[in-house]
Amino acid sequence: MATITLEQEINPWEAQAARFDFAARKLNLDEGLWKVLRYPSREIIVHFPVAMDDGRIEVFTGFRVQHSQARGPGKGGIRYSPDVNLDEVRALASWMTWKCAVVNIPFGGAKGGVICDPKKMSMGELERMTRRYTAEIIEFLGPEKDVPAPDMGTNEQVMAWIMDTYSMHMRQTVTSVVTGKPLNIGGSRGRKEATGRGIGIVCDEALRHLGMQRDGCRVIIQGFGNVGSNAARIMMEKGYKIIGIAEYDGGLYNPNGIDIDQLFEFRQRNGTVLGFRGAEAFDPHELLLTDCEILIPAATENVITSRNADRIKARVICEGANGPTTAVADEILADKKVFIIPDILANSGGVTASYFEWVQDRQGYFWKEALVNEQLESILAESFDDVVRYSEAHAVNNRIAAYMLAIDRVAFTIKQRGIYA
Ligand SMILES: NC(=O)C1=CN([C@@H]2O[C@H](COP(=O)(O)OP(=O)(O)OC[C@H]3O[C@@H](n4cnc5c(N)ncnc54)[C@H](O)[C@@H]3O)[C@@H](O)[C@H]2O)C=CC1
Ligand SMILES: O=C(O)CCC(=O)C(=O)O
Repeated sequence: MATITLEQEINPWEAQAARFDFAARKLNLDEGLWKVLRYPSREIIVHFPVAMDDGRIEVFTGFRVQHSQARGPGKGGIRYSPDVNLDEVRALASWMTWKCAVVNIPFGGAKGGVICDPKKMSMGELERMTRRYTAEIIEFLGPEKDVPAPDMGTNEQVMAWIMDTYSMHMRQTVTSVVTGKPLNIGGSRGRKEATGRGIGIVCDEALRHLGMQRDGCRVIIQGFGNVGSNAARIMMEKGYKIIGIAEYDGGLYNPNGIDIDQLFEFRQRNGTVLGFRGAEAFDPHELLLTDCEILIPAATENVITSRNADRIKARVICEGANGPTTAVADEILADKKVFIIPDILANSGGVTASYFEWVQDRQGYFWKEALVNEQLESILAESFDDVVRYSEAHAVNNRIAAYMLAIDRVAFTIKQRGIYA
């Protein structure tokens, strides 16, 4: 690989493109289809005013990028963060296309974001901002066009506001325009926990594949938000030992295992994991490099880079976050024979349950949680198997195998549909 700067290494769009180019080359992808799939099909940027609580008018910038709608409506979360930017949303939208294709659900890929700090905004400000952002991009949304969902900094309440704003403009309630909604307004049982549950499922599959034991298997998780906390809880119930939790403001370590239910309660009460008595305080950066069988980065991008990959001790990395590992780090980890469950497979439980939610909303018939979990397990176990078999058949690592499988499926659909207007 040509020498690149750290700035290029950690640009998520470059990271996505590097893997896409590699996989497309391996597939001998037709040059025209390569060009079609390399770039998003639509990029929307909006600047819109919001009345703040103190009477000021603030102007916010929002994005919605639709990478591909070849296999179905665009699908993907909305991120509220001070750092969100167009290249990040582009990468996240492309990853959604590949993710939906890996699990073979009928969606394309999209992602959105608003530059803001939700932790510093009141509920009223968040609601006004969400409603105005929705109104600005409304013609591009819809159950058959583009269906948002939660991501970092957004939650069920934000989805409820988006659904309500869209419905007001349509003059009727349209629940299937977003997923990850509260249960009583068209949400699905099991969606909130699904990304974490999916991580547990693919970790089980990885252990089976590698001939490793689940009981007592030591796990370290970065991020104790929706994905990380649910993965921790569900995996603890299965018999895994969660020995470390890294958050942005500090970490926790207990070689005998952390009681995740107690930590969950503590975090609810105190708004932080710091000060929890069931584990010792630990440097969160060092936790990523601490001895364990499975490391689950479930917070944000670029946490495993050329700067720390050679010091990772985990046997398995299961990517709960999108884009936690850079392309340069991939090469270092391959030399160390670390088994990576790539993001577009590892965290696909969320969008898979979103697919179930969209189906339920359109049918007006709501499933029991056991059915959601059973279908989730079946799709994820099969997708894990598809990726590992593809990797063995083509002598590539799991990430490139997942990209190849996905690109192949999307390219096939584009060819079938044709490209003439
Ligand atoms: N929510 C979902 O269903 C899905 C989320 N993802 C991805 O999973 C990741 C996490 O998303 P959510 O859990 O939904 O977000 P969240 O906002 O609920 O939680 C993120 C957590 O990570 C922590 N965090 C942020 N930066 C950190 C850092 N540098 N070091 C340690 N901790 C840090 C935050 O304090 C927060 O507790 C993101 O990459 C997201 O794109 C992927 C698939 C589905
Ligand atoms: O549930 C969804 O539709 C998308 C979740 C998401 O944003 C992701 O998988 O990264």
